[in-house]
Amino acid sequence: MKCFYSFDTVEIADSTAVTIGMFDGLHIGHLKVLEGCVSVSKSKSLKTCVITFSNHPADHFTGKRNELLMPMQEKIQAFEGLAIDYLVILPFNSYLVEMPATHFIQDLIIQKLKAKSVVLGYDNHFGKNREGSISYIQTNYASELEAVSIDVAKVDDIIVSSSQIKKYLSEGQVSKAKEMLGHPYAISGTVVHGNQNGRKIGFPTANMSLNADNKFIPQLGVYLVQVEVESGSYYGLTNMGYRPTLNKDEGIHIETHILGFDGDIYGQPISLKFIEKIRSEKRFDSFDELKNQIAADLAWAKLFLAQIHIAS
Ligand SMILES: Cc1cc2nc3c(=O)[nH]c(=O)nc-3n(C[C@H](O)[C@H](O)[C@H](O)COP(=O)(O)O)c2cc1C
Ligand SMILES: Nc1ncnc2c1ncn2[C@@H]1O[C@H](COP(=O)(O)OP(=O)(O)O)[C@@H](O)[C@H]1O
Repeated sequence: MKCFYSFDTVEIADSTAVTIGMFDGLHIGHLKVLEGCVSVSKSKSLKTCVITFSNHPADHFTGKRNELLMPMQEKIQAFEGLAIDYLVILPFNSYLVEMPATHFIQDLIIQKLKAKSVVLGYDNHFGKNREGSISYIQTNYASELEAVSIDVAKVDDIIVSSSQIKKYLSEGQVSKAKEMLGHPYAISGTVVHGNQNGRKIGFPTANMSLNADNKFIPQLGVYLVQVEVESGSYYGLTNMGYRPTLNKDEGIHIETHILGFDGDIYGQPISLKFIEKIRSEKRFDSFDELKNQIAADLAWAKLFLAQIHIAS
């Protein structure tokens, strides 16, 4: 997959099928569109080209940096696993917002990207005043550009969308988010040093520094997770929060006790896949009470995992 970070640097020799979108999270609706585009490419012997954005379109309108389910590097990695030939990554800025749809289609999609076909999600619009759409292409460019629309994806009658997934995550409903994503929500980072209290209470925790500062974080609290570290995959108990028991104002910590693991992993990459929320964070009067609560969390997690394994 070849990445271009502006239209000026694009060099494409073959004809393409193009799709456009933010694709934040690469959920099952996004995959339907991308698979649709790949299948059009295959049937017409075209290359597949995706136009996406490096920042959330809402940034432009709200003036703040919105958090993403998949910050840019993570999204590029996820696209690598799909059969995409070209990825054009553009900043969503006023230049793009002000560009008339006709200019976008004629100069960029047809001329630069050599598109013969455009595949769009059911509600996708682009260009100034959201004028560009499937029907706009069909009306104005029918002779040179095919426009293919992909049906809406739903789960339990609810339209799959990045904002619905964020809503579920912000409510701690990580298994609902997983149904729409098609995979568990994950965060990744590096193991950093903490206050070395964890091992004293019998629950060492790998403290995590996130890879991206604009990564969307689920509701704070204690979760059962799947942990990936260099030595393999484990289950874990993650606490995300302010650790009120410690009475220190250190901001949010993300720390994981890895089940059945013993080793030094400071400085290593770590990633967490959220399986289920266990409870909210609480303030305890002593470390002993906290320790008892974590032991109860562990018992709950073991029972939950046993039930999943019986069911599967
Ligand atoms: C499963 C789990 C649940 C936790 N729950 C709480 C909690 O409810 N309240 C709290 O103040 N700290 C909670 N903690 C955080 C502990 O206070 C923290 O792990 C401990 O102080 C060790 O910190 P350290 O890694 O910086 O040494 C939890 C930690 C784990 C692993
Ligand atoms: N089961 C485990 N889960 C998490 N970390 C572990 C485990 N066993 C050993 N470790 C190591 O111990 C460290 C955590 O110990 P802890 O006393 O909580 O120290 P810190 O406060 O520096 O995180 C981890 O960063 C990791 O290197």
